[in-house]
Amino acid sequence: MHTTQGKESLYTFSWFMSGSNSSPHGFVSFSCLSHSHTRLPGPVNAWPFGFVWTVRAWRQQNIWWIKSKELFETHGSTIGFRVFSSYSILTQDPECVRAIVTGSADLFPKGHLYKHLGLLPGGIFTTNGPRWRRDRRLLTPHFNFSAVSTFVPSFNAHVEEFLNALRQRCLTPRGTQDKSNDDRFESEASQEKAPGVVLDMVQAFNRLTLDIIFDAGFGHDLHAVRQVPCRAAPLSDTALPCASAAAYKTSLDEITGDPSEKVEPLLHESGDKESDEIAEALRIAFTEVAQRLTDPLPVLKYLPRRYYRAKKATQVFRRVIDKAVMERRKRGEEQANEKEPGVGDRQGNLLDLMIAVHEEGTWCTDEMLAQSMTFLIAGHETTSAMLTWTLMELGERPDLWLKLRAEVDRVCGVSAPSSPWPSPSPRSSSRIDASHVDRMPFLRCVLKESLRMHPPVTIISRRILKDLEVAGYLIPKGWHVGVSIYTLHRSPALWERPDEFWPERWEEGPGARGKDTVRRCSVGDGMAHLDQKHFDNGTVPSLPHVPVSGGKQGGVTLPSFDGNQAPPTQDQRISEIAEESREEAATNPATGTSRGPLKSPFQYMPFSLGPRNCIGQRFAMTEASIILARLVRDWDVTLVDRAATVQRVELLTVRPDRLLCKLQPRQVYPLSPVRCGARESAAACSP
Ligand code: HEM
Repeated sequence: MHTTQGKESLYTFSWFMSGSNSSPHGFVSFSCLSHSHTRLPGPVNAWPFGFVWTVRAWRQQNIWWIKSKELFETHGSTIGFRVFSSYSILTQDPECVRAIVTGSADLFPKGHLYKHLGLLPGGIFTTNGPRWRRDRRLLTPHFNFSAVSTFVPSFNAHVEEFLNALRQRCLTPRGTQDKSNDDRFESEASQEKAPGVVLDMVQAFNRLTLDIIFDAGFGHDLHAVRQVPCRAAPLSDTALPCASAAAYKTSLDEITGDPSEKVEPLLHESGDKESDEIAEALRIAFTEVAQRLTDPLPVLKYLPRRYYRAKKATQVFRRVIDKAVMERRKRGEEQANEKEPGVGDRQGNLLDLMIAVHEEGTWCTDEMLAQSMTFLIAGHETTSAMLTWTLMELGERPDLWLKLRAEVDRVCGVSAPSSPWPSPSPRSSSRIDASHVDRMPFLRCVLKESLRMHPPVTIISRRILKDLEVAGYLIPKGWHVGVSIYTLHRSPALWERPDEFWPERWEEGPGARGKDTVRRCSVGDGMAHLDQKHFDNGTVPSLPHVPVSGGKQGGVTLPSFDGNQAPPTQDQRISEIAEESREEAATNPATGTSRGPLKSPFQYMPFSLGPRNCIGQRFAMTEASIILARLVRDWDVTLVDRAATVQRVELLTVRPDRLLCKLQPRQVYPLSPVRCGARESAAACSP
């Protein structure tokens, strides 16, 4: 075995992979490079900054994703590098991933940089140790199956609002948006119908998911989708039933370049006045946090311009959350005699929990604020990025779009409206509920494949607190280990046709479907099951010093803990993930092999794996499934931007810079009026 043992350096370098060995004084030490890491292959580390300077440049040029692939091709699946005077490794080796994610969260905590990343300290994303375990236990029940299914009506309501606003734009001749809705639809027959609208789906999904997370978190409707900028599509181009490379005949300039076509909001009725302000504050927060990822020195965040912008954004969050808390308390008083909300109750949203925990004295006001900001930031841009990437891929593949539509029609039912223009009023049949989602395996495959090709979170990092043997090297404790999710998901050694969008790779054998589809809907959550199961049935290890007690508090049931339960062992964790992966690896009809797409349970981790995996993955998958299914069922979508021209934006998440699409109410319905079966629908739904 090679060794990389050495003296720990003194300085916390603030790049994502680093920041471990902070000196109490924060001095930069150039002196103590006694690590002999050179035996671990890796890039050249230019003095004094080391590799971070190169990474910074690559990120600025937006080529990090290409270069990171090259790095692994050149040096192997685990590379070592220096960042200032600290050492880190970056890996795409499933065995290394296994060692990290199956280890205890205490042995592989998040590094100091995570703290430095947060605009406010104390959120669950950044904390470690007992505090993180306490908060994870408190929050987990809000993201289990039953809790997430209580959000389904809200997902439907918000997507309905978005689609109705789209329909209104399609039915409204230009310049008549000030008419009341009723007038507009009464005189629908006499109006010139716009062929569709063109909008940037990055913005549309961003605002939609913001509305959803805000509602889920605070029970407050921002109506941010109403403000999505869009413009009517040119009349000359009405006959594009679905996105297709062949049908693509409208150039970007034709649609976007007409100066007489004013960009307008989806609906003139404004949303909540705060929505724009919050969207802007979130944008600032994202940009600031992303900048901190590559700051050569942590103190740069105190540069006056940056500092005050970040402070202003934090103040917006603080004000909004304070207001939500006040409103909630007032509502609570008014409802004092009515049924009390509880966990799993739609009214028992995160805010209720936070207020309860705050009143109990466990979270101070700043902690409550930090948790809220964490959910706002972690909970909408990620899902929005997933949806945008998915639409981009489907837009390039009409065959997949139709296959998916056929599945949605079959499972959710579709009745062709008497006119090609669906009624603007919500149809009760239009709702898609959790049981529909469970019965749409191809939809799940599409989302999983999208998360494989375009994981919104591309790297995670852990500090190692015990020596770790990786790929024949001994990595000393104190180093940082980064997992490159993006390259792991694209590794030719692990995936067949890694750069191809191929949802069928996830299809299961005929016997594999059934009641476990609900569970399998949670993508990549091998370890999550273990932890979630333990949380759900109360067998998670407890912390003696957790002050939170079980029972009702402020209308919310706080989880109670049994301090005698043993934590899951590493073997248990491994076998859980392996079991999950075995299920995934059931006979794969697409490949004809019995191996399925996964060679290792640790090669697919869009939501990370292990105890610190994404707490919101069920929420995100259910939300995305409903949004996508409704869009596919009721709308024809044509890409205006082509996938090849879309630029990646690497901030905290990775998303397309923009995705202009043309949306039209669906034109072609299945021949069978109510339901169309899986096979016939593919043909019947074809244009
Ligand atoms: C497609 C959507 C999403 C993706 C790809 C995603 C991905 C991830 C990943 C990779 C992590 C681990 C980060 C790390 O270890 O550095 C994470 C953690 C986390 N995510 Fe998500 N996420 C998504 C949606 C959500 C949603 C909707 C929420 C909340 C409603 C959420 C809340 C969180 C939180 C609180 C953590 C920290 C958990 C902990 O440390 O215990 N995420 N997510």
